[in-house]
Amino acid sequence: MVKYLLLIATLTLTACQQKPETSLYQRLGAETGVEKIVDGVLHAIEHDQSIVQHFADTDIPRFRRLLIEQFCELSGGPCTYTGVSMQESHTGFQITQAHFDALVNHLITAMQQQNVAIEAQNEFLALLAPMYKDVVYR
Ligand code: HEM
Repeated sequence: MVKYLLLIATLTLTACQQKPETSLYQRLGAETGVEKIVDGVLHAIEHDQSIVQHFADTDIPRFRRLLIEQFCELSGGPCTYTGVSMQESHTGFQITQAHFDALVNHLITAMQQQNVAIEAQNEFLALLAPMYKDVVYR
């Protein structure tokens, strides 16, 4: 009986090891990974003449902190987003689909630079996609 129980315990443990439940946050690289992804996006925005003008009056350290909070919370990390809604923060900026695509492309590049797996990249992009309607043509 003891042998039987030990066998079940071993099989269960082996099964757990084979299929780890890793959160999207972990797969983005957790705290350091999310920070590096956001820094990659900010760096790219700074060098992108098609969108940089939108951020002329933005408090960049605050924007960075809020993006980190938002990406962390969205991906299941231990953070709480403390910024305003996407609709409120983007209204009046005349953001077009081309601007949105540019920012998303910077995000993809930043995730690739951090060696985020393609499945995790797609999962994260799918979480951001519904924000399109709150950001563009507002
Ligand atoms: C899915 C795409 C996007 C996400 C997740 C996102 C996220 C955010 C967040 C979290 C904030 C801070 C909100 C706050 O101030 O409380 C913000 C602000 C801002 N976003 Fe976005 N954003 C997106 C797309 C864009 C695009 C495409 C542009 C323009 C090219 C843009 C321009 C801005 C600007 C200018 C601000 C700062 C507004 C201010 O200075 O008060 N965003 N965004």
